[in-house]
Amino acid sequence: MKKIILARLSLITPPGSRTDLLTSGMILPDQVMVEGGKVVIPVNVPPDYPGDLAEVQSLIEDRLHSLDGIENLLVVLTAERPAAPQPTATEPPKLKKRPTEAPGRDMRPHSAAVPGIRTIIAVASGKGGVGKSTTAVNLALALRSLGLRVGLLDADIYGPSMPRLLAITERPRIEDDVVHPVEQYGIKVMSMGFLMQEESPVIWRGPMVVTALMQMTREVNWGELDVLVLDMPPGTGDAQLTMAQQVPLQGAVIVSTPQDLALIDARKGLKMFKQVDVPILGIVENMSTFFCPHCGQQSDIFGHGGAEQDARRLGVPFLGAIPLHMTIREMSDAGTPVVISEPDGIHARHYRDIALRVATRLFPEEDDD
Ligand SMILES: Nc1ncnc2c1ncn2[C@@H]1O[C@H](COP(=O)(O)OP(=O)(O)OP(=O)(O)O)[C@@H](O)[C@H]1O
Repeated sequence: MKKIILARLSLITPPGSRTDLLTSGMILPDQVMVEGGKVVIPVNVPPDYPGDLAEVQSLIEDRLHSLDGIENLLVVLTAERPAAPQPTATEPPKLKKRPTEAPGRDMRPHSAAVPGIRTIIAVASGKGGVGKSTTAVNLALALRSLGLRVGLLDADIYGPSMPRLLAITERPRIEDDVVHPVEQYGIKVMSMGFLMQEESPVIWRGPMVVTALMQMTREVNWGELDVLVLDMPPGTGDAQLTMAQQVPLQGAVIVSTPQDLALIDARKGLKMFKQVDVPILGIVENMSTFFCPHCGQQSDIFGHGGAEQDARRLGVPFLGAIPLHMTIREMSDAGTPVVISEPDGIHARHYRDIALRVATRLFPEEDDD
């Protein structure tokens, strides 16, 4: 499918350009994401591009429209903004300390830090449905409850869930071409879901950076953050690999269920981050044990402990286990994640323990404070 899409794109020479979209580098094959029927095409428009950006977008849409198998096509126009004034070195840093350099960070090509954001971490899973988004949202809120300034970026292009999990009905504010994230429960939130809705296509047309995700990371006015939590799309395909390469990640949290199959998938996730030299902060075992809502009895339906053993075998930290509990799902569905709705409950405590382990790894020298 991707080959056919690329072949069609190579037939498009946009007005004002002498070569086609691929030859000119406006579309980089590696950045084209195809998953199931969903296709995302980032178009890197040169800053001096003389033509009409909307025209480029419709040329692509027209050319791909008739292809069987495309259910959802997203053409993301991205253009390098003329260098925005960066905070000068003399500006007083608001942060007490910089985090320690994580191993290998400097080896990665796109490790340029995002001004104002101390650390960016990815929450990822080898496969869908293991509770990655539930973990990401509760982890972000638990990090916040530890006193950190937290942002949450829902980068799950295929199934953005943060607006629902956090009961956000508001849209991000756009002022002077700058997007301001939505604030909810004390954290700043951006979601692909906000941008994909019909009524705000303006965000995609404005001057943007290299990819949609880079735009969401760098072009959004996050203010000062200690941690930006990135909820990655599930899986370990090209899309995830590109994201892991493009964003300056300090580390990754892998979410897995205890089932063997999920663990095999989790291993793929670990491998992917190692491949791009992103340190693994640890594994969270989700849905580890089942608590019956009626009798309160605990049962290890999926064989609890698999992730912990796996983590040990693979030499990566084990961050903690979250039980399969009706309350966690119900609270998520209600838009009030359990860390918010039952802050003194056992589940919130589990998430806070995990958050503490993550924070300790991200800011080791602040333990002394
Ligand atoms: N520990 C848990 N206890 C009970 N229900 C849970 C738990 N973790 C997640 N769930 C529920 O499982 C379902 C899937 O969770 P979630 O959407 O977080 O998974 P995901 O891995 O992000 O999925 P996707 O791959 O579709 O993005 C949701 O209904 C969620 O409420």
